[in-house]
Amino acid sequence: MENGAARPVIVAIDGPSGTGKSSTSKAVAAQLGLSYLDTGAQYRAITWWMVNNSIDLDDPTAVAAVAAKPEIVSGTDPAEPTITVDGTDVAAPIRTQEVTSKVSAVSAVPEVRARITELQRSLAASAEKGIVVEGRDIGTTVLPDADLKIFLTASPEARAARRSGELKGVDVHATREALIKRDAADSSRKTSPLAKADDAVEVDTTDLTLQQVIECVVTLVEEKRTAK
Ligand SMILES: Nc1ncnc2c1ncn2[C@@H]1O[C@H](COP(=O)(O)OP(=O)(O)O)[C@@H](O)[C@H]1O
Ligand SMILES: Nc1ccn([C@@H]2O[C@H](COP(=O)(O)OP(=O)(O)O)[C@@H](O)[C@H]2O)c(=O)n1
Repeated sequence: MENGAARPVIVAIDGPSGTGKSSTSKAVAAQLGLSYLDTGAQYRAITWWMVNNSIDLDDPTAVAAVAAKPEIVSGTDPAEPTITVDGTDVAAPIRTQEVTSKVSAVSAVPEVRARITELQRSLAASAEKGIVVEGRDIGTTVLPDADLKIFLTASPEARAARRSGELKGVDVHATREALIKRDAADSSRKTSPLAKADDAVEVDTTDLTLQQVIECVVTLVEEKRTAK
């Protein structure tokens, strides 16, 4: 490599809910000194704003009309990822059941996706050392030229158990049904659905520990860097 200076590396990590995208991406970015972007948090943030402003989420035209209004800012340090809407820290309120149940409807609106995709590309382009970006359409649509694309999967049972482990007192069966419903909505929308890119490496995490998944992805990034 010229002057020994590493070119920025772009890693796209996609997959359904509860497959380990956030935990894996954050740890890989921290270990390799890269930036980190949780694109789900951005869709949750715009959904939170729409709920707060009483926008009719059953009306895609109403959602599209205000898609450009909220200012969404993501902090990309993996040690302390942040998300604000019009200057307000929304890291906690974007994780409520209400936002979780409504985010798929908002994120299916093309004007919302265009707006958020532009933010994502600009953050990726300005990451000096590179970035790990996680979501649903990063490898297929947002960053189709990423150096490495990973598609994480896991059985619905494993994903539901992981999610209900996080939300104390929440029933595993209800969690499983809710995440299957959200995956179906995300996979069937017209604009950039949840999908594995043809050139993505699929990793089934059902029987792997989080540490094993992190090591697997770190090894794949290092292989790509050496080959660059
Ligand atoms: N391979 C794994 N084995 C067990 N638990 C895991 C694994 N990967 C992630 N988890 C846990 O599952 C939960 C969901 O992971 P998360 O990274 O938020 O998934 P996603 O971003 O894909 O929705 C977290 O509590 C996380 O610690
Ligand atoms: N790149 C992305 C990321 C998330 N999303 C939407 O945002 C929602 C929340 O994403 P998330 O990553 O926070 O979801 P979890 O898997 O963490 O529960 C998803 O269900 C999708 O509707 C999207 O459409 N495209």
